[in-house]
Amino acid sequence: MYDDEELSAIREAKESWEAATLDPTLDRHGERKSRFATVSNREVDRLYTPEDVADLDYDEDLGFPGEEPYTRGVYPTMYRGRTWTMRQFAGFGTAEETNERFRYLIDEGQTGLSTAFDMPSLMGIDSDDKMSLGEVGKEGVAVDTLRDMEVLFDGIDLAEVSTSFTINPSAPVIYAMYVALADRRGVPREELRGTLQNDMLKEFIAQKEWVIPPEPSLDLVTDTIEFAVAETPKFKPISVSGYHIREAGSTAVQELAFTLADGFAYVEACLDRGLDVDQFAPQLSFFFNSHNSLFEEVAKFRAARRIYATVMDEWYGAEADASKQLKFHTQTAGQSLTAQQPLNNVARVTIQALAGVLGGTQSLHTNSFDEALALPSEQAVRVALRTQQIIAEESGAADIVDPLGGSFAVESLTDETEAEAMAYIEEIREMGDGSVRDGVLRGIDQGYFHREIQESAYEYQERVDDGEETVVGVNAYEIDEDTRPDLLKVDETTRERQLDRLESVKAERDDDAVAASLDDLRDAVAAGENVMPEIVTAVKAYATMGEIMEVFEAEHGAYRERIGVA
Ligand SMILES: C[C@H](C(=O)O)C(=O)SCCNC(=O)CCNC(=O)[C@H](O)C(C)(C)COP(=O)(O)OP(=O)(O)OC[C@H]1O[C@@H](n2cnc3c(N)ncnc32)[C@H](O)[C@@H]1OP(=O)(O)O
Repeated sequence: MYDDEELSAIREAKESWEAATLDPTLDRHGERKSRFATVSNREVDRLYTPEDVADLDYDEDLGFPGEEPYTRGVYPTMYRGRTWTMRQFAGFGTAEETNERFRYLIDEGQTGLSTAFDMPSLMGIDSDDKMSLGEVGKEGVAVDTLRDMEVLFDGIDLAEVSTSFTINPSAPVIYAMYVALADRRGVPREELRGTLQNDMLKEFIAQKEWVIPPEPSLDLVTDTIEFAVAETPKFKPISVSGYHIREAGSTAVQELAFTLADGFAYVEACLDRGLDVDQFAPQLSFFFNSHNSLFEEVAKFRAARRIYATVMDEWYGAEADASKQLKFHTQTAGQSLTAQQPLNNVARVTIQALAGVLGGTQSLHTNSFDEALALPSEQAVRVALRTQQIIAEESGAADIVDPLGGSFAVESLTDETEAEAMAYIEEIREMGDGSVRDGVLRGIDQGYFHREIQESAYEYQERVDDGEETVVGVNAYEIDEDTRPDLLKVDETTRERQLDRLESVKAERDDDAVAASLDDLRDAVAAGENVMPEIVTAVKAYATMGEIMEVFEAEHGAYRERIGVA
């Protein structure tokens, strides 16, 4: 953006500034540390100047919001047109309690819903399974059958509100239940809006919740995408997630690179299926973490959009604008919250949420300050939501599109992040047969991702232990405290109430219809057909989550990870 003459003038001026102004100050006072780095241990410079962005081409690298390469945002007006979706992740107990929390959040001004499921539902087992003991309704809502979904969305208009479902191995079943619920209520499938997390690759990489092995899992994800394209065009069948990769201890660059690699693996799986890129790509969505280093995070989000637009165009031949726009949800970093002095978390969350907004997120969850201690209390959830409302309506951050665009520091960090993430993606591609899909699957099999993340997590902890990384209230500014906030307690009768409902559903349903639907599903699985229509039929007959997931496990076997801990 500067010509050679201007750049050399700036270089000379900087040299004189260093000699005349900076050096005497350094001699007198020095600096607080010999090295300044982000939470990902990326060293940052004292000062950035046009020299650091000398290679930046405004048209090619930045452009305008709503235009390629979307570095400055996917919409031309961004939050001046509509603020991001405020989408607090919620769920606990039975469907009744979660329905009540959903309505509370809507009343408080939340603009989208986001469902947290309990561990049995996440793992595709029923509440009456002995493996579910102690877990029913604990970390999220318990869903065994369509009946639970009917209660969960009681009084909520499916055509009005967009709902996210954080669920992975058993995602096709929850998706089928949502479609079945819409059918029952007479809501056209085309009207359904929402997002299924359904990102199995990151499960094998980081979160480690799976049922069947990676390849058939990827096939199942592809089934849901194919079904969504045909049946629910406004619904996002996948939220390719870096959040859990980061929470497992990766750096910002690893989070970005592994997430995009997973995204490209799904693109390739859909292309292999014979789908047209411009048909399915607009329905893909992403999900990132937002951590403490404000500028690093903003750079990550901006680099994500630029890489995605370029790769979708150049590698996969995408033509439609919507196929090249990376749209993402952001959640503030749970891992950064401290149990010590929990109110300090409000400040952390504010900075992280601001990074998401300055980075152009489409949807945001702000963590509650008590989340290092328990599921969020109502008061803590309200403060978290109010934090978003304050950023949206008081801070002015929503009034200027890409306000950090053009900052020498942020542009330079964006470039660095992009280059390093692309190098990772190329490395992953080379690990396989030349496709990202194969590289990711081999990387999982060989423990590559696990090792990379583990190393970063270890290094971070070392820095905290050495005091190089300050964690306020933990390794600095500690206090003696014996007060604890009021924590949410999950009602101990949850399991009993859930088992009663499951038992009554089983007593009332037509067992022959259930058996027939499960047989049809088994046949579809064995024939390698898209299984979504059969799952929809099975959930309508009130087949349970566990009964349906067993069909897949019987066919493909349960996955066991081969890697160990170094
Ligand atoms: C950690 C935890 C765990 O594991 O336990 C988790 O994972 S929790 C994970 C929780 N995950 C989530 O909550 C995922 C949430 N994801 C999403 O909501 C989606 O996938 C998303 C990222 C694409 C965001 O979708 P969204 O509907 O909220 O937002 P959009 O940006 O699509 O906006 C909604 C509508 O408004 C329009 N719109 C928005 N802004 C503008 C603007 N400035 N000008 C014109 N139109 C605009 C859009 O085009 C769209 O319309 P139209 O619809 O007509 O196009």
